[in-house]
Amino acid sequence: MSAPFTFEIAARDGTARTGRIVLPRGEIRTPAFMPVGTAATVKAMHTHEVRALGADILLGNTYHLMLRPGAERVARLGGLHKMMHWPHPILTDSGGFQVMSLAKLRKISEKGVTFQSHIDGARYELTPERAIEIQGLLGSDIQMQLDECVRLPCPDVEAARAMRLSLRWAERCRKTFLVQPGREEWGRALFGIVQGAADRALRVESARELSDMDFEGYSIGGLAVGEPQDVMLEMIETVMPHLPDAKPHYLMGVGTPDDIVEAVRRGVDMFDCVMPTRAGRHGQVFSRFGKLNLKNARHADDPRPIDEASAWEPTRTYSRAYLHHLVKSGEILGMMLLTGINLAYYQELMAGLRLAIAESRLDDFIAQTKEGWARG
Ligand SMILES: CNc1nc2cc3c(cc2[nH]1)N=C(N)NC3
Repeated sequence: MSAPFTFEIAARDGTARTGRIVLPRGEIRTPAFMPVGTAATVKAMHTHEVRALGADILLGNTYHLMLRPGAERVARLGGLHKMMHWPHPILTDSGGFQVMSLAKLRKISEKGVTFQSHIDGARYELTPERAIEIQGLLGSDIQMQLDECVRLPCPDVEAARAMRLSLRWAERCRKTFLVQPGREEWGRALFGIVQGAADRALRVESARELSDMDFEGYSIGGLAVGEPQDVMLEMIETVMPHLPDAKPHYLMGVGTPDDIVEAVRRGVDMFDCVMPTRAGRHGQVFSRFGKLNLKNARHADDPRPIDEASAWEPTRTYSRAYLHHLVKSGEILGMMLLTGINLAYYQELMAGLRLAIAESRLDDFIAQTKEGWARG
């Protein structure tokens, strides 16, 4: 058997932690940001560029890949890592969230969820067992349980029903995962997902029940769906004391740089969000100076680069004027450059957070970072 999944905490600063997750395919420095590679690609980026800008792990989606090109086809092609030329760790979401947000004519039952594909209307069934089977066929290193995601705001009775169904699905996912072919050989992990909407008691119940199921890591789900940041942070603070301290904590779908620094402060180790990639394709840049809308005419004659101090060459060299021109012209190169610039900034922020925690100066780092965003 190869080395099992391990999480080592190297240093702490308050409730924040820095360390590394070790898998046979590589290590993940935490706190970590995972670029989203939904359909087996980080849109507009070559995988070697995503690696060069500092990503240790990518995210893929069960929902999208089961519809197209199909999990069995990916397995026949040697798995997701080989097919997309990313030999490093991959985390896959289970489809729980995407079915809620994308699929049509969804029907939830104890058995699972049936739905129609948003691509061609074909009908599918996703059960806890099939969600784990698909993630195994993809060759995913860190897999997610199937859960039922509810839209916020949500009546407590509905949130309780969905959270308890997700707990029963968690048991079934765990049972299926433990006999998944290749699990031990590849040191794979399965994460439970804490649900419970914005109800503290439901969140605590979910966290405690999942902690008894001995997952390799724990996600906080059902957030980053439009709730105010203070509600998100309150739910993180509610859940954290009831999750195993020694296992990774993953906040799904988060978020802006400000969301991330505040969640790191509260003990979150892993993040994923489409923000840097999607915003890049729409002309928005994240930087040490805050957000820039490169569609804005004020950039049309600005010869300065985004950030002369950046480790990422395009951030240091391409003028704002040229990037404005590419964005206004709808040029593909504009999407490519801004996606890389944004992902590079997110990785620079994560590296800064990791070092600040290791040197016990996280509060100062966050204060200085926020000052930079505010200065513009
Ligand atoms: C964009 N916000 C977001 N919130 C999420 C919440 C969840 C998720 C993905 C998310 N993305 N995946 C799950 N399987 N469950 C919870």
